[in-house]
Amino acid sequence: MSFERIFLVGFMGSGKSTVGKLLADSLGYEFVDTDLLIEQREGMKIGEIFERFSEEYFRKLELATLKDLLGRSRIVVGTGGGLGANPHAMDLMKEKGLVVWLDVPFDVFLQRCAEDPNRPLLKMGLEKLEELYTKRMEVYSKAHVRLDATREPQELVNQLLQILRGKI
Ligand SMILES: Nc1ncnc2c1ncn2[C@@H]1O[C@H](COP(=O)(O)OP(=O)(O)O)[C@@H](O)[C@H]1O
Ligand SMILES: O=C(O)C1=C[C@@H](OP(=O)(O)O)[C@@H](O)[C@H](O)C1
Repeated sequence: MSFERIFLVGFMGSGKSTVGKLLADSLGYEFVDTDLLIEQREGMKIGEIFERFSEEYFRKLELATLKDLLGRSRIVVGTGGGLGANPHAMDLMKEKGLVVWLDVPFDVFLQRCAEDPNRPLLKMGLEKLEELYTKRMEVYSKAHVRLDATREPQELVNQLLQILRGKI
C-alpha cells in the first residue's frame, strides 16, 4: 500500500475537508476535495447539480473525479460522503493508498451540518438519513484506519502523523 496518497472517508460533517487540509499542510502534500473539484469543473454548486441533473449524475461525476486523482502522488483527498460509501470506490482507494475513516456519531453530524444548504441529502428527512448512515458504516469500516471524528481536528492530524511516521 502507498502512503503517497491518503483518502479521507466518512459521513457528511465528519471533518474530511477540515482535517484533510491540515494533514496535507503538515505533510507538504496537495489537498483535493472531490466536491470542490466537481464544483469547479461543472461551474455549479453540488446542490445545483442535484437539482438540475440528478443524484445519479453526481455519483458518476464523483467516481470519475476519484479515478482522475488515483494517479497523483503526495496528495490528500477529501471525498464526498457518498464516494467513500461506494464499495467500488473503496476498493480503488485501498489499492492506491491509505484510507482513513473519520467516524462521526449521527448526532454530531446533525449538529455540524443541519444548517448547510449545499448538502442536498439533508432534505431526505431524519429517518432516511439515519438508515443511510447505518448502511454506509458497513463500507466506511473497510478503511485501513478508523479515527474518532469528535476529537479536535489537530489531534486527529497528530494521530495520523504518528501512524505515518517512518512510512513516508
Ligand atoms: N473534529 C472536528 N471538531 C469540531 N468541528 C469540526 C471537526 N471537523 C469538522 N468540524 C466542523 O464541522 C463542519 C463540517 O466539516 P467538514 O470538514 O466540511 O466535513 P466534511 O468535509 O466531512 O463534510 C465544519 O463546520 C467544520 O468546522
Ligand atoms: O453524503 C453524501 O452523499 C454527500 C456528501 C457531500 O459531501 P460531504 O461529505 O463533504 O458533506 C457531497 O458529496 C454531496 O452533498 C453528497
